[in-house]
Formats: sequence, C-alpha cells, structure tokens
Amino acid sequence: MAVSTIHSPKSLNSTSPISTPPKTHQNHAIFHKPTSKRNHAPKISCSSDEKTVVIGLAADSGCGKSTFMRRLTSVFGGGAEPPKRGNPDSNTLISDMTTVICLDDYHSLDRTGRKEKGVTALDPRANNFDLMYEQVKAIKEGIAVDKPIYNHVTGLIDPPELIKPPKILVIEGLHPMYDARVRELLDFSIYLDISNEVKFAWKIQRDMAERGHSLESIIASIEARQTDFDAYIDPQKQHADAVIEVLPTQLIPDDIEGKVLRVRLIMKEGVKYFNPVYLFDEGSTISWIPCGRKLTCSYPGIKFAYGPDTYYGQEVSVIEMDGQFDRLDELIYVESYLSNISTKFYGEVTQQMLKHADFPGSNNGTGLFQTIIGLKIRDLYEQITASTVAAPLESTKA
Ligand SMILES: Nc1ncnc2c1ncn2[C@@H]1O[C@H](COP(=O)(O)OP(=O)(O)OP(=O)(O)O)[C@@H](O)[C@H]1O
Ligand SMILES: O=C(CO)[C@H](O)[C@H](O)COP(=O)(O)O
Repeated sequence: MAVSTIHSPKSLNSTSPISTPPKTHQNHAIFHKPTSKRNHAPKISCSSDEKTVVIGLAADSGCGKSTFMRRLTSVFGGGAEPPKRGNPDSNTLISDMTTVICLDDYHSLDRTGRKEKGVTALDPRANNFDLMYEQVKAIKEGIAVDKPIYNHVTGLIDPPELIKPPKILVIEGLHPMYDARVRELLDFSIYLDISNEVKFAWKIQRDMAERGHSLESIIASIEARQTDFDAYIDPQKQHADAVIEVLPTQLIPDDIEGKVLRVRLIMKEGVKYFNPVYLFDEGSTISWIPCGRKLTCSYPGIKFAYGPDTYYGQEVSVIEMDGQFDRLDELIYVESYLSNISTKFYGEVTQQMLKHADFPGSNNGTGLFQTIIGLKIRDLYEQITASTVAAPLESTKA
C-alpha cells in the first residue's frame, strides 16, 4: 500500500530508473528528476528557473474549497481538469498555471482503517504529514513526485499519480497549515472559516439535494467531526495570511433562513508580497451602506465595513460585507471604492464575478472576497517570479 522508493535529485543523474514500481505508498515518496516541462502558460511569461509558488487553502469538508479553486484558476485564464488518462477518481485538478492537490490524498488510514481504529479523517493520526512535507517540498524544488490518491468513491488508497511541478501548486484540504514544516513551505495561506450555522445549511443543501443523504445522517456526521474539527482544523486559522469568515447576517434580526450572509475578509499585515485590500481610506474605520442611486438593494440591503483589528494577537485589516447584490453588474460601483485589489484593468473583479454568476456565493461577500483573493494570488505569484528573475541580475551587477 505504500511507496518506499525515494530518488534524491543527485541519484537522478545516475543510470538507475527514475522510479521503480511502487511497493507501498504510505510512508515515502517517489521523486522524479527536475523537469523544465512545466505546465504550459500562455498568459503570463516567466523564467524557466522559477520555483513553484505554493498556496495553502484550509477548510472543513463542504465549506466551498472547490468553488474557491474554480474562481482562482479562472483568474489565471483556464479551466482545471483532472490529470489526463489518469485515475478517474483522482482528486487533482490541473490547469495551465496551477495544479490543485487535495490533502485527503495523504490519508494514511483508509476508510476501514479509520473505522477500526476509531479515528476520523481530521485526526492527524489518520494522515501522513511526513510524506506530505517531503512531496510538497520536492514539488517546490522542481521535482516531480508520485503522490498517493485517496479514493472517495471506494474509501481506499489507490496507486499513486505523477505530479509535475506547476507554476502554482495549491494544497487544499483539512490540514495545509497543521504541520509546521508544511506551513513553512507556503508562500500564502487562506482559511475558509464557515460558522457552524452556515456550514450546516450548505451541507444540508448539498448532501440532501445532491447526494441523497438523510437529515439525521448529516447531523450525525457533523456531530462526529466536531471535536476533532475544534482540535485540529479550526486552530489553523491563526496561521493563515487571509481568512474568509462566513457568518449569519446581522441585517435581519434573529434570521433563521441563513440565506443572507455576513462575510469578513481578514488580512494579516506585514505579509511579503501581499498588501491588504482597503475601502476608501487605508487604516481608517469605515461603515458604508452603498444602497441608493448607484446600487440597487432589496431587503435587507447591503452594509460594508472596513478597519484595522487584531486577530489571534496579530495586526490585521478587515473588510466586511453583509447582505447580497441584486444586480451583479452594479458591483462595479463597489469595486471602484476598493483599493489594493490587484486588478489589471478597471472592473476586473466585476468581470470575474459576472463570468461565474452561477457559482455559489456570487451574489454575496463569499464570491467577492474569493475573487479578490484570487487576484491577490496572481499578483503575489507575479511578484515572486519577478523577484527570482531579478535576484541573479542583481548579483551579476554586484
Ligand atoms: N459561497 C457559497 N454560498 C452558498 N453555498 C455555498 C457556497 N460555497 C459553497 N456552497 C455550498 O457548499 C457546497 C460545497 O461546496 P464545495 O464543493 O465548493 O466545498 P468543498 O469544501 O470543496 O467540499 P468537499 O471538500 O466536501 O468536496 C456547495 O455544493 C454549495 O451547496
Ligand atoms: O473530511 C474529509 C475531507 O474531504 C473527508 O471526510 C475525508 O477525506 C474522508 O473521506 P470519505 O468520507 O470519502 O472517506
């Protein structure tokens, strides 16, 4: 079940095969020779010497990671697909610029194993952090790896798939910021913090409507995960560079419907290559109701807030949007008052939102802030690659 062969880049110059057939793939990685054949990138030019930029996205299951990933890959101009001719149950998504790997693939215990040992998938003991670290580090260094696949259909760990170093690697799942070694490899990290009320509503909507689960089984599954969620998943948000917090609205007193959301984008200050977004005036504290002549709002309206704050003892800037848009094209009005949004042209946020108007959350702060973070990641990537290209030039000058 586990892969036991490790090929250091050094040994790859020898005549030995790049990888031997996997015997097991729980404990070790198969590494491949650094390759210049990165995913083809038509939109943004960059040096072939560049290192893979690594982004971490943490959230519980059913909290919008896939939706966020679709928005992110769209910012880079392409749709993402599973590896061609690979395992049909692969969790990996590849586009021109990005490869998204799901950290469920590092489950060390399969479904039966977890049941026998009485642990959930959220428990670190059900996951192989050594392998996760080794493989993410290898990819970051330009080395391809054979990553295991956790098969959500069968509940088994399948034979590995080859992951080549992309320009941007996104590691998404339950634990991207749990292990300090993996955390250190991240160039930027995001935590999707969905309040229990909202998570429950989304889970019911998806698992009942789309997957045919009963209400009782959904409640039981949420309850069974809660203790481990609190112990191992939730604490990761203190390490995130940006947190998207999704809460019930405050615009409707005692709202029980849960359709209108209050969404907060919490951005750490002092993160390299990342300047927090602001509304109107950087560092001020602002409350803004944009409804009126330029923005159509039906009940309960829209309210924005912006200001500095502290989060787990760290300085942050927070932008908040409570309510939802009636007309998405009018978002341009709000966009024009937002700064540091890393757009390449006026109206790019609105254009992205309109392009994916059918994605969940497109009429509220979840879609808006996910889109903005996607643009910020593009900007971060461009700054990192520009600095790695500039660095050798600087040293030549000196
Ligand atoms: N912003 C949103 N607004 C409303 N509903 C949402 C939003 N994001 C996600 N959802 C709901 O939650 C469900 C799960 O979303 P998604 O598949 O993106 O989550 P996920 O974290 O990738 O889930 P999993 O890890 O279980 O595959 C969607 O089907 C949708 O019903
Ligand atoms: O928390 C999860 C992340 O997606 C899953 O529940 C975990 O990966 C186990 O998967 P499954 O329920 O398919 O065995």
